[in-house]
Amino acid sequence: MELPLSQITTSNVVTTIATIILGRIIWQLIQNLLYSSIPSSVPGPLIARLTTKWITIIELSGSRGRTVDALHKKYGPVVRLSPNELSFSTLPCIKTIYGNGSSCIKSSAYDKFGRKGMFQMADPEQHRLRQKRIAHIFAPAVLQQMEILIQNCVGRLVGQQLRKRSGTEVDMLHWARMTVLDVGGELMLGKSFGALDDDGDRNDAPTYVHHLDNAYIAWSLYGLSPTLFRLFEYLPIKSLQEFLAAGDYVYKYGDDAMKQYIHRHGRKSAQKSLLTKMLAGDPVSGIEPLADAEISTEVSNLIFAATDTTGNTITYALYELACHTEWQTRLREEILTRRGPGTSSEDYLSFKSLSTLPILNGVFMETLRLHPAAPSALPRVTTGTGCQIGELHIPGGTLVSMQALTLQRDPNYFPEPDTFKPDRWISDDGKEIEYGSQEQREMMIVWGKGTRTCLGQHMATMESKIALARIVAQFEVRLPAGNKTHKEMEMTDHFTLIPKGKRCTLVVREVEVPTE
Ligand code: HEM
Repeated sequence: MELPLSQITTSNVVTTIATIILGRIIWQLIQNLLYSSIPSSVPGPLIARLTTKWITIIELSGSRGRTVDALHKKYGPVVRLSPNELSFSTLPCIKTIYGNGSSCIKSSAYDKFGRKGMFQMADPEQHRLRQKRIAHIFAPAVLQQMEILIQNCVGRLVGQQLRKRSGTEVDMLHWARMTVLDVGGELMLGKSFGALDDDGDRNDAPTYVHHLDNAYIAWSLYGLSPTLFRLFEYLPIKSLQEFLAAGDYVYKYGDDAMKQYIHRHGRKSAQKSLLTKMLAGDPVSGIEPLADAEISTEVSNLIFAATDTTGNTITYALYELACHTEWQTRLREEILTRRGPGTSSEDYLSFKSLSTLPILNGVFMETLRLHPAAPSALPRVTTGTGCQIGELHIPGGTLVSMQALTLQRDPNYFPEPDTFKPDRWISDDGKEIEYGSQEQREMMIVWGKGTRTCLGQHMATMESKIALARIVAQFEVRLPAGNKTHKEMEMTDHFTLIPKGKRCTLVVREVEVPTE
């Protein structure tokens, strides 16, 4: 029956559209409930059976890690997170999902993280070929040559920035990030951002960091609704356009810096930087360099991968040492006893020397355990007809993941899981550096696992241990009065770990180091 034209009112039109939208939503919810390919026996909250949106909203709020951890505590080792997504928490599943030869591949969730480079690639063969062209720049021998750059940056942090602030409250998160950023600039782009310099004639850090921070948020929003946010780009609001283009700025900065570098030094030079190595390839192993555009993408992605991860790790370690001053004292003593007649600071603070210190290693490992830089899901998708994960056959195309926040606080492997206990990783005689049971090590997925393991693991370890040792050797790090620092350091996650208050207030005071 046709409605006479005179009876078509605005309210009729609105009601009809609203009914259609509501009908579609209800239809979708029913479909999800009835036709999910995930076995119905898998427990989880009812809303997870109905829609993918609730976990997306939780993710955007920065509480995915904590929420999924609570769900595992309530429902057990397998939890449904959406009609098509599961989270697992037992040791054998790590190998199935992430181990070498796993049929699970990175999910499309990684596509939202900027331009497609090695980190984002899902196809195993495409990833293998790219990794082969990049991995040589992180070889231990190459990193050893780069140590001087890291030592210089940390030297500027302690010698210039912290010393002049001795006795005052400092935002340690800021200074750790600035240090890591300057290291990243020197290593990846062949020039420092100048973030730690007092007398530098340029300091690119504030603008770069501002865009770096915004890029993460903007990418998450694009991930939520790509079409909508692409439409927003056309709105004539300058601040909105700038915000949405934050990622482009970061890549353009990297691109320009690389061009300037080639202009200054050429493609083959004796300059100390990972960029030099990337531009030259590895002739000894017959590895050709990537094309310039690919190098530019990769180096910018590496700065993304390095900055918050390593900066947060250093910050959380210092925070834990401020909370557990007995460990701080023990660590200082351990470092300073390495000094001796005829030992220069270059010797006892060198990474070679620091890597043999059990307490430093215990503090570092325990920080990684409690405050993993990527605390929540490392998402994967099952391929083909699916695979067996634990007791369940999981059909192809299902999102599956595990999270460090749950695995690394499992009381079956780590008694008193929420307590900072570096001695878990220190042998009774203090001599064994790689201490901890095989199972404890397997439960640590802080660096990821298998073929997608963190490529920067050794660089991050070197940077963190040097920074921690040099700060603790020279400064006492204390909590200020009140509990504001505890509140600031509550953990949120937006893939990477972010302290809730986005700062870490600590009092630093230069200690009198007795002469040898
Ligand atoms: C404490 C510091 C760091 C932590 C905890 C960390 C953690 C991780 C984790 C968990 C992954 C795996 C992601 C996944 O499987 O989904 C990863 C991948 C990666 N990380 Fe790190 N990272 C750190 C620092 C760095 C640094 C300093 C660099 C380089 C300069 C770096 C470069 C990479 C790259 C290139 C990948 C991708 C590897 C691939 O897909 O083949 N990371 N990292």
